[in-house]
Amino acid sequence: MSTPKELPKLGKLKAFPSMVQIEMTTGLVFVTGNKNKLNEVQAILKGVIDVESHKLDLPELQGKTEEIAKQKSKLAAEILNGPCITEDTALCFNAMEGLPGPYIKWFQDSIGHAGINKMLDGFDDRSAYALCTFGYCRGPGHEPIIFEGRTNGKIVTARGPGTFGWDAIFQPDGYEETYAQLDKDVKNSISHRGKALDVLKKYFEDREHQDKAY
Ligand SMILES: O=c1[nH]c(=O)c2ncn([C@@H]3O[C@H](COP(=O)(O)OP(=O)(O)OP(=O)(O)O)[C@@H](O)[C@H]3O)c2[nH]1
Ligand SMILES: [Mg+2]
Repeated sequence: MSTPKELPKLGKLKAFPSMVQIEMTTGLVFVTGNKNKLNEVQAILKGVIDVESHKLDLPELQGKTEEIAKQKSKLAAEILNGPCITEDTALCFNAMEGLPGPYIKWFQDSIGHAGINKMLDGFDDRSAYALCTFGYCRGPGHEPIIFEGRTNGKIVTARGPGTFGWDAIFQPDGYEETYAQLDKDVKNSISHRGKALDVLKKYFEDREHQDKAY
């Protein structure tokens, strides 16, 4: 992996290989069955943290996004028998008190862009937010840590490539384009995923600094 400036020298690393140093040296394992997510996570963390992927379609609990994300990373860490991150994405409609939320995948797969748009036709409010929740679990028996990012916007008629989920029908606030029409770098700089990864990066940087203090 590329070496972040904060990393201790290799000699110190070898002598005191703390958990953070090991993870930062070998990279983070991201467990996901979704290639588009992986591409974005790798692009956003490029040059900061190396991300390896492990393709697993994990069963997901029903409940709040935070509970789903925690359970997902806990289960993944048990299966891998080691540290990893997982991610859960929700698309929440304000007119529907946050639904479909974490269940958007099933709506997207069954009724598609047009059907999702139709769901809001009976409401005046088409505002929505994309919510991304990463779960990081150090290994079996450890309590996962959660990192969240949210981007507000609205649901519109599909515009742009239909390559990633509901990107074509989500128009973030402050932009005339949908996520799908935006340049990838622009999407990553304002997206729910980019914001959640900012918090995750900060957590690892802080742990790295704390570690160096000992
Ligand atoms: O247009 C999009 N822009 C995004 O930025 C985005 N992020 C996720 N999604 C979709 O929303 C559902 C989440 O479900 P989800 O979090 O369970 O993901 P998943 O099952 O595909 O993968 P994973 O759970 O193995 O990581 C799935 O349909 C994803 O394709 C997105 N669609
Ligand atoms: Mg999933």
